[in-house]
Amino acid sequence: MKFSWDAIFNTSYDQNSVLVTETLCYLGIIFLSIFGIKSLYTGSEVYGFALLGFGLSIALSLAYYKASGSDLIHKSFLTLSFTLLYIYLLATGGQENTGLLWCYAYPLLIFTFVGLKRGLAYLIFIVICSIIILYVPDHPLVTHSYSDNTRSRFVGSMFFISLMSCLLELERERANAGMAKANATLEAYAVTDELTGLYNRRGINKKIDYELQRSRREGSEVTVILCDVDFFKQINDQYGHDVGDAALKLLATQFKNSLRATDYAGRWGGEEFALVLPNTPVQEGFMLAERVRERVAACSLHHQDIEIRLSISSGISSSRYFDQYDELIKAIDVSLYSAKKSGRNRTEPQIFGAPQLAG
Ligand SMILES: Nc1nc2c(ncn2[C@@H]2O[C@H](COP(=O)(O)OP(=O)(O)OP(=O)(O)O)[C@@H](O)[C@H]2O)c(=O)[nH]1
Repeated sequence: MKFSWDAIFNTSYDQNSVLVTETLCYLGIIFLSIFGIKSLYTGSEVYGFALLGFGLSIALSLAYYKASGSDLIHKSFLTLSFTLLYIYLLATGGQENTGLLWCYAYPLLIFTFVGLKRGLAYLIFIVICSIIILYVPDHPLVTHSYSDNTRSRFVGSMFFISLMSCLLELERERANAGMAKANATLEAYAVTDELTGLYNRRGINKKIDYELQRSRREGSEVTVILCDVDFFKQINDQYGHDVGDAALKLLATQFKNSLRATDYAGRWGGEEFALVLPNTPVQEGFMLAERVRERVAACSLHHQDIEIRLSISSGISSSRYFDQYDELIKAIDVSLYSAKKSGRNRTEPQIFGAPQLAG
């Protein structure tokens, strides 16, 4: 990923995490190389080669990630490298006793790489290692001894930084989870019709677009039905807008109950609805449209002891005959208009060149 300020401010959480890890890797490689080479020149060969070795392991991990894209292995390897580097710096004291200073970066790095839960596990492990290194006398792997004062101050300050890093990571994860939830809610609002709970025009259009693309790619057939309520204006005028709204809700329930889990229903606008049937030949779709029509004709809405009957007229076509969005919708509109003109409460297919389906 190329570095740019735009990339930092306009990327998702996941992309940002990749960017941050990558930046930390480059910084780690640069710092370890500089201090490694400096140590070689000042006579601390072992220390110098050790730092260059850690720098190389980070570079290899980054190269592996670039080649394979495996984030998990890359971050696990980085965590292991930084954990070993921490232990090495603490055990040897680093050059001129400066090793301890770099240990303070560990909690922040570890939470950045592996998140809160795994980060905490690593921190507990590193605390145990630190206690062994600092307090077990004459440990064979420990080449540096610290004064009592340094030990207790290091443990205290390290505890403070770990706690702060942990709380920051907790807040960061909470904020991310909250943001993801808010985004999901907003996305759902953006495609949902408030009155009926079905997809709105934007939502159902997205589904039609997606299913048309899929049908072209896979050679499958998607059937689309547009249903318009008959004489709906009369219901509004006679019984009021609220009753009209109740009728629309009742219709939405009938549509939902008639469809398979893989089908979609949406409010196309006003008293018009769209039904999208993926992987469905138009002949089957026609049968479903007729079943829906009969179901609507059989149900009724009750208002102050009055039984209000509803009916719908529908147009139908499929990707088999029109595989472009505009053409498909235009054809279905023509057939819906024809269903209205032919007396309403009927389904009119619009599949030029195919045998007529309507009786
Ligand atoms: N209650 C209610 N009415 C709506 C809503 N959206 C659109 N309408 C009404 O739906 C009616 C549609 O009327 P028309 O387009 O004349 O159609 P129609 O009366 O159903 O006649 P045909 O379609 O020709 O059978 C209008 O009165 C709109 O005000 C809504 O959300 N709620």
